[in-house]
Amino acid sequence: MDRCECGLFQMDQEASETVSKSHIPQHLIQLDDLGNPPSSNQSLGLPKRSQRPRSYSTPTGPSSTPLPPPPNPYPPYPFVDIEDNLPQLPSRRKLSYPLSEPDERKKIEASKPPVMCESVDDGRTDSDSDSSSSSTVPQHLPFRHSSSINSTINGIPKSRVGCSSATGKYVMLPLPSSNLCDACPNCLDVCSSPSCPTCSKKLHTFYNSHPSSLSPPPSSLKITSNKSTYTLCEIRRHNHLASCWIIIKSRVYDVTDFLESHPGGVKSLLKYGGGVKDCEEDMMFHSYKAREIMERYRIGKVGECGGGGGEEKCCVM
Ligand code: HEM
Repeated sequence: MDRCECGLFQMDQEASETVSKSHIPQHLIQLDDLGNPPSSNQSLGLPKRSQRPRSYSTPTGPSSTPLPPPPNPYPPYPFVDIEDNLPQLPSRRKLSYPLSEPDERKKIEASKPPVMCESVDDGRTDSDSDSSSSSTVPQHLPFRHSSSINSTINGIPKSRVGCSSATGKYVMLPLPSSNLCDACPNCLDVCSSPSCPTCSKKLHTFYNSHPSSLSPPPSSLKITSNKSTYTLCEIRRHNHLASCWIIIKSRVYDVTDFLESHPGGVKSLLKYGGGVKDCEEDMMFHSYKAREIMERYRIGKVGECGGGGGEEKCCVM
């Protein structure tokens, strides 16, 4: 390897012989009368591109040093990626329609007595809150434990496992803050603490004025009713394996029981759990049969929060 006279290029013997006679180093380039550099390689006396030996090495020096990646302007996603810990979940299933017909399903639901909740698994460990087992939520209100609520995957409660809509990976949902009530005061959203006095009072007031709302919907993590309108603040809490609600065309679907039967996989539903996006577009490519199945899971529609203000008036979303 010879170093070029200008010091910028290194070239092998053959190349240097080809070029050295005609090559004019960069610092000696003659400008024309107008002060412009010669326009082509030919005018510099360099061989045509196709004739140039392939063994030119690339320029070396400070300009070719790779720049460090720019700093990430966004704070880290609050969820913890637990993808590797959850091997048992089916990523995709053979297309089958394992569900019972709607009437049959209703019969099964009706045959189950409403369960009075003693303790609701809100995903916290004992050390987070001692009060979670002594619920002060009105005991006359109907609760229903979905069969999956207390179950775990690799020791992780299903109510802690969600899916990041950004990466499509299973994530560990953040623990709710133990003392603070984060419920939206403008709607029927309740916080994840079953002993929260503010939320208990709110629910009391609601159920006293809406006695017809006392029978529970198909599956839910916490106190819910058969009321048909849910605000985004309420829906956002149903974003995990133990309770997954999605929004399609401003209607709310509780797909918890369908998650593991979904031919498109658990994740494709779970990542839209909590109503992070209206899935209307995603339903377009589904068959008529799929849309029929979908209707079995409808529990209501999206309502406005905060007395008619919609999403933008909601203090939480
Ligand atoms: C309640 C809502 C839903 C139901 C009942 C449902 C049901 C089904 C069914 C039955 C299939 C098999 C193909 C077909 O018959 O069209 C399917 C496929 C699929 N679904 Fe869903 N789906 C729902 C929501 C969603 C959503 C929100 C997504 C979001 C991305 C999604 C993603 C997929 C994908 C990717 C497939 C393709 C699987 C394949 O072709 O191999 N589904 N779904």
